[in-house]
Formats: sequence, C-alpha cells, structure tokens
Amino acid sequence: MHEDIQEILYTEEEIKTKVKELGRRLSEDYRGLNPLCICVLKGAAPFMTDLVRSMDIPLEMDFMAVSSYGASTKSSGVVRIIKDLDASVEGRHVIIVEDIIDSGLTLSHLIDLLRHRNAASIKVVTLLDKPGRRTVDLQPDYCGFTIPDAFVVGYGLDYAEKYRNLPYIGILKEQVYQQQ
Ligand SMILES: O=P(O)(O)OC[C@H]1O[C@H](OP(=O)(O)OP(=O)(O)O)[C@H](O)[C@@H]1O
Ligand code: HPA
Ligand SMILES: [Mg+2]
Repeated sequence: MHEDIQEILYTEEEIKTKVKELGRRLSEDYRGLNPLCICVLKGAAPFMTDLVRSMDIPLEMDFMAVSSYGASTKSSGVVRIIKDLDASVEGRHVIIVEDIIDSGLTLSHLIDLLRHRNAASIKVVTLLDKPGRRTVDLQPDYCGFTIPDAFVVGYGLDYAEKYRNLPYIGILKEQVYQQQ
C-alpha cells in the first residue's frame, strides 16, 4: 500500500466486480438506444474505460474535461470547462460517467448544460457517492459505492494530480494535505 494512504476502501478486485455489475445493468436498460457515454475527465477515465468494456451493446463515447478542485480537497465552487464535447448531444440518450459525486456542483452544472443542448435523456452513473458533503440536491441514477465523508484517491481520483494510477481506492492521510 502507498505510504500516503490511511486505509484501503475498495480493492482492485472489489472495483472490478462492481464495475461489471454496473455495466450489466446499463446494458439491460439501454439496449437498442445507442447511448452516448460521456466521460468527465480526468477522474472518470479509468472507470469509463472499464465500464464500457463491460457493456455488450452498441454505444458511443465522448469526453469532457471540467475542473473545480485544483490542488485542494474542497470544491472551489467554480466549475471550469477545459474541454468540451466533440459532437452534439441533441436527441441522444446520454449517460454521464463520473468517478465521484461530492458537493454535486460539477454534475449539476453539466446536467444543466446538456439539458440546454436538448439531449433526449440524461442519466448519471458514478462509481462513488459521498452524500454527506452535498450542497445541491442531486442523486445518481446508478452508483457503485456510497462512501463516508473522507478525501479518497486512486482509480482515477487525485489529490493535486497525484495517486490517479493507484489500482485501489483509499482514504488519503490527512497529514498529506494539511502540510500544504
Ligand atoms: O461533486 P463535486 O464536489 O463537484 O466533486 C466531484 C468532481 O470533482 C472531481 O473532479 P476535479 O474537479 O477534481 O477534476 P479531475 O477529475 O480532473 O480531478 C471529480 O472527478 C468529479 O468530477
Ligand atoms: O474525495 C475526493 N477525492 C478526489 N477527488 C475528489 N473530488 C471530489 N471529491 C473527491
Ligand atoms: Mg481532481
């Protein structure tokens, strides 16, 4: 285990099993709809690539980069779009793929944006949900794990751009970000 990790919450195996289960459910619900899976970069990249490979239906992928945390463990409250989608979402059944919902600000901003662009439907799949920190009223349609109010890293999730490549999800030691 990495020395900056206090505790592993979900192992590589547990994540794999959960992602497969989510992929199976999405495949059943979206059969015949050719959904557009939108990955919210950068954190959701590992989840998205594993998820779509566990979906056995025709689908399309697009990517959007947004950022609101920077080198902090608290949302700045300002959701910056760093890279927009390549294609139109008009009339499409959109699945927003997120690694984590924390305050909910990122997603509520994205959902508003995609509604204005006239998607046929918009649903959210998140690997992690941290409902204890929510500042807006928002629930995911599909969720892997509900987690306590702690700052977690790994499997795409970062602190100051580090730890995204850990194969597991763990709680970051507080001393790592309190030193800053
Ligand atoms: O519910 P919220 O409080 O908005 O937090 C969740 C968002 O924050 C993180 O992204 P971040 O802004 O850190 O960008 P990153 O994915 O590039 O790390 C995470 O990947 C979610 O997109
Ligand atoms: O707990 C978290 N870890 C990493 N990134 C995040 N963005 C929102 N919450 C988190
Ligand atoms: Mg981040």
